[in-house]
Amino acid sequence: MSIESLRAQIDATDERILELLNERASLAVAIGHAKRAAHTAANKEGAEKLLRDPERERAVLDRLSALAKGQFPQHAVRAVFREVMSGCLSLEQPLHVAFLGPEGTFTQMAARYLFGLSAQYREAATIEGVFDAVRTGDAALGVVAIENSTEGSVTLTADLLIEGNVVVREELVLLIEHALLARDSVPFSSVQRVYSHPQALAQCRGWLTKNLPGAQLVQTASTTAAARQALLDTAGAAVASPLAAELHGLTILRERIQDRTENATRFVVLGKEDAPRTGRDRTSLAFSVKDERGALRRVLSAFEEEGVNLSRLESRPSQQKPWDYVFLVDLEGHRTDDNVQRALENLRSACDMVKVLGSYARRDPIRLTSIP
Ligand SMILES: O=C(O)C(=O)C[C@]1(C(=O)O)C=C[C@@H](O)C=C1
Repeated sequence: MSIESLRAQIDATDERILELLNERASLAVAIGHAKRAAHTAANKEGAEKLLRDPERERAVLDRLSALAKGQFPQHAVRAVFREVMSGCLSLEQPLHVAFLGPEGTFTQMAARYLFGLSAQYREAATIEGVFDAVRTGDAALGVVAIENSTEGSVTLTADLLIEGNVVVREELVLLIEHALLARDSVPFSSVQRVYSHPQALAQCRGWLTKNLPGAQLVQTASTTAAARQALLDTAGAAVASPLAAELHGLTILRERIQDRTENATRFVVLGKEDAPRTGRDRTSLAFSVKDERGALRRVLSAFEEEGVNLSRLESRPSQQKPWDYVFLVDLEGHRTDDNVQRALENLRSACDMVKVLGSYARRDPIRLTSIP
């Protein structure tokens, strides 16, 4: 069959796909009306309910990924239907998402992976700015990093979660690969300065010491800022995502330079409400113990007695008074689970403060292979 004839068949097939997309969009709009009516009936006043349903979106993507046994690549099914649903949701209700900028950061990539290109993004210069946007309603959701597998917690995110009335709605764990990027004309041997965010430099400290011992390490506000600096410096290079090379027109001098192969950053989606129970959940919690002997042991016993597994426990200065500490905990389970509720009740007797920061579905780490 000739190319022209095959292309004619592709054109006809594309038109059928377009018809089906329009049919799907009409159904989504109808669902949007139905959800609004149901919410209005249930809540006579209050802010408009967020119509996005992440659990439904994930069920759609999981079902279609499982069905994708044909010619079309399975990884592309998710990307295609991510955008189909992003577009359908935009017809129901604009979705405003704040993220820690600037453009090209892993946080922006995490946001685009979750919400697609039809969401309306608000770039914030600081983590506080993301929290403020959600708190004021300027954005329905926000995306910030909460911890890295090499560097530990992003302490400001933790502090702001403890302080504010914003909760964790979702999580996304990205496997972060760092590369060494430079302008086209810069050979590896002439690199004298390496630019990047302190966390990225720390995650590649061993490699940099071994491979560029004489280079000056220059801290920047973000890996995107580092890429921009590398573009201006004929003896400079940036530690950033390989995907940033594509964004900024840089050359990859070395790939996978992070010290730990499984270097991952956990991002959280911030919102006014946390997630419904799915049966595979995580709950983030903050508490401060009374200044009594054995108080912390009583707290840990409260979880153990109810069979609640803790996946993270760390202490933070309380920001209230010197030498006063808050504990941050991630536990397996939803705050509405009976055993979690009993554990929370029991630990309250040993605590001055207990604050649930959100219950949300646990997600396995993913590796982005292209810019969402
Ligand atoms: O099923 C819904 O609740 C819809 O609004 C439809 C739809 C979709 O396109 O499949 C769109 C947005 C939601 O976040 C979830 C799914």
